[in-house]
Amino acid sequence: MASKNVFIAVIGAGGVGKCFLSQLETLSKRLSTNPSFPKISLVLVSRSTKTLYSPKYEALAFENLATSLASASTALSLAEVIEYLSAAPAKVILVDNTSSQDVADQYPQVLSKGISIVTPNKKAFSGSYKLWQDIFSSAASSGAKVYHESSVGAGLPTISTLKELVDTGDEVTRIEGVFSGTMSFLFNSFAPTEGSGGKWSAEVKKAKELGYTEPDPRDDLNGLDVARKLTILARLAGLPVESPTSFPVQSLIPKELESVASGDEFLQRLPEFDAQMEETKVAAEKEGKVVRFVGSIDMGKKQVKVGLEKFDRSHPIAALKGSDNIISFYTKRYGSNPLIIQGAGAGGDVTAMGVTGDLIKVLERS
Ligand SMILES: NC(=O)C1=CN([C@@H]2O[C@H](COP(=O)(O)OP(=O)(O)OC[C@H]3O[C@@H](n4cnc5c(N)ncnc54)[C@H](OP(=O)(O)O)[C@@H]3O)[C@@H](O)[C@H]2O)C=CC1
Ligand SMILES: N[C@@H](CC=O)C(=O)O
Ligand code: NA
Repeated sequence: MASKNVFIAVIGAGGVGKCFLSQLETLSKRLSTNPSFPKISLVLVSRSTKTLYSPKYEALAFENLATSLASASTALSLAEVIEYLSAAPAKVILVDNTSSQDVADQYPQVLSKGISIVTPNKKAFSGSYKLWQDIFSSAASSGAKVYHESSVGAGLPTISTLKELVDTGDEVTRIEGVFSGTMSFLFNSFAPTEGSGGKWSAEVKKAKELGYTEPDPRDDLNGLDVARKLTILARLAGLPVESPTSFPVQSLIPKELESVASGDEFLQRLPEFDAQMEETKVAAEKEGKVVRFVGSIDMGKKQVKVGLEKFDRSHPIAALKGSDNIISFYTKRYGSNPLIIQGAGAGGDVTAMGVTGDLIKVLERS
């Protein structure tokens, strides 16, 4: 195949975005010698307040990209970015590495212009059911592709596995497990199966420093991040869940901190409430168990739920390590032994891997 050109635009250069750009640099070198792939050119990188882009669609250099972005004097609005990409003289793939709802809301418009999207951002796929339908109908009419593997289980092959189960005619009956890298890390270190564990607030701070949490860690602790992931999986499995707030979700935010103004203030005040989580942990210990934050989808009962549960210390969920997720798919084909996916469910590199893998899928189909 003759080498065509495909332009790549990257919105968001934080924890995941930076790792993605580094993987993109390696990929671009590797693909430059492979004639079955198009030539890829990075033409735009943006953060919330800065945009580095090439008005004439010439490839940006990967060397010193972070410095060039930091010193960029331009900040294109989202509408201007879309206009720029729509006018490109070749196919475009937009990589959304933000957690922005505003960016997610534009996906139907972006896709309708033939621009493909790859993203770890959960907001588009777990927003209103109408947005979900608009995204996939826009992609179907324009032929643009949309992939979001890292929106559930980071780089773990969660979405691709579920899609393949469904597309090959299997029937999913139940999905359950640990869906949050942050919650997994927190409970594995705060309430370990052996030893006493750290203070809740100190572990939350560590999870943020390790890049596991959402930009605002309250989005993890209020259960909404897990609810978003279950909404995505339920919809893919055939349950048209209206929104991540349309089923029971347990929040771990202390009542007294529900209305604090910022994530930073929340983290600063969280140590005042360590005793509350300690109580929950001790109650489980009295039964010889540990607490973990889990979720489940029961397709038959059309029920989704998210919250704390107690587990025997020998249970696979209790024995997880680090930021590991464990996701069990119960299906007609697999019977009573579920198909299980387990491994790191958060972190820049493993999340970026899912995004880069999606990008490769789009390139293979370009
Ligand atoms: N971290 C993880 O382990 C995982 C993350 N994800 C998802 O990946 C995405 C990115 O997460 P992460 O990298 O950790 O988050 P960060 O907060 O580290 O980075 C977010 C980036 O997006 C930029 N940004 C935010 N809003 C806009 C906007 N409107 N226009 C342009 N840029 C914007 C920020 O700009 P600025 O730098 O100026 O603040 C920042 O560069 C999220 O959707 C998250 O849910 C998914 C799985 C795992
Ligand atoms: N904050 C999320 C990041 C991945 O989706 C998590 O901890 O799982
Ligand atoms: Na995944």
